[in-house]
Amino acid sequence: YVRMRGKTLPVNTVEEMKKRIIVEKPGTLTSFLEKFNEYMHVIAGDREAIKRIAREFVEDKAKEGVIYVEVRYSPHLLANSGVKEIPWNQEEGDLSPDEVVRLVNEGLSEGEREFKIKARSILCCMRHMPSWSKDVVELCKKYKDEGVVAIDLAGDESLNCEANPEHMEAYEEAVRCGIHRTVHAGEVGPASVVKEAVEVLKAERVGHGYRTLEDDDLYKKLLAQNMHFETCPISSKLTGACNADFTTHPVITFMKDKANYSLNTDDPLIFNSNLHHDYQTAHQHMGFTEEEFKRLVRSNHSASFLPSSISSHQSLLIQDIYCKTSKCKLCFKD
Ligand SMILES: O=c1[nH]cnc2c1ncn2[C@@H]1O[C@H](CO)[C@@H](O)[C@H]1O
Repeated sequence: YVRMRGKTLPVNTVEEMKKRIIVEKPGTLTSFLEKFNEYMHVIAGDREAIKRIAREFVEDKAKEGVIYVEVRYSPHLLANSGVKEIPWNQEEGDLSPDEVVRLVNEGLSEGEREFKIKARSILCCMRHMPSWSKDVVELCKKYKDEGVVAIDLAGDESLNCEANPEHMEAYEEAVRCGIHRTVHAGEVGPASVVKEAVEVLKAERVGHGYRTLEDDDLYKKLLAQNMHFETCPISSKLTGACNADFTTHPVITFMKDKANYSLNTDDPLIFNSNLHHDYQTAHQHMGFTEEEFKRLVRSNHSASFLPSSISSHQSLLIQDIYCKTSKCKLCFKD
């Protein structure tokens, strides 16, 4: 397949590829993000692959027991035309970011029908590519009723800390048009990035947000505001965002303070992980009780970016293993 597309990979088997991609030991956010260079040039620009990955993503989540998921990606990083600076050294082709979004929407919808769960998407602006952000918010507007629920700002916070004016303009437009907003902030960057995300970009959720805890005033304010933190325990260990010792993890503080947060995977491929692993880690190493999991399920439900009329009935981010082991009464799955 790789050869058929005129692309090359440095290996010949899936196993060898996994070895190159999977992060096993704690590293840095930058080294994690560099893993995308290993394979994105093969997928980007390939209509069939993009749609298939979206569909199979829903399959994987359904198998994990998830019944509602919000998945995020950068449409520009999968395109090879209509992008200023075509990514991954691709030759120019004819797949635009707009068509990428349509393909992902189709793949997710097929997956929804086939696997009987709900999947929505969040489109990412990239910190190092401010010139893409206007397109991203326009795509969020265009596909608002076809599965796209929010805008995000992703990328390497350790290199690009302060939001560029173009990101700010995109987020202003999102506010104006009623597009939901989340921002990766305080993962490896300081608490000031979180403050900017909330106060300037008007984020309704914070991606990761661990380093919020370094600014006590900000943390108290966000607790009072019921700000949602999208935490990712396994990711935070392997990107070096948090200490590898889970018993001192910021999520434990969120739990003790009854903060509004969720447990998420971030990148199951590169971390060779899944949601079970994050929940299990919380249970085994962070002292999570059944009560706390139940509280999480309820708060995740209202933090979802679905319209409230839908979210109050059908959207529970909940995990099978947890339901089975605890006979969870909250699980609406039929
Ligand atoms: O944990 C993260 N922090 C910052 N950026 C990330 C993280 N995970 C992924 N991406 C970036 O967001 C894009 C969409 O997933 C990816 O292409 C990657 O560059």
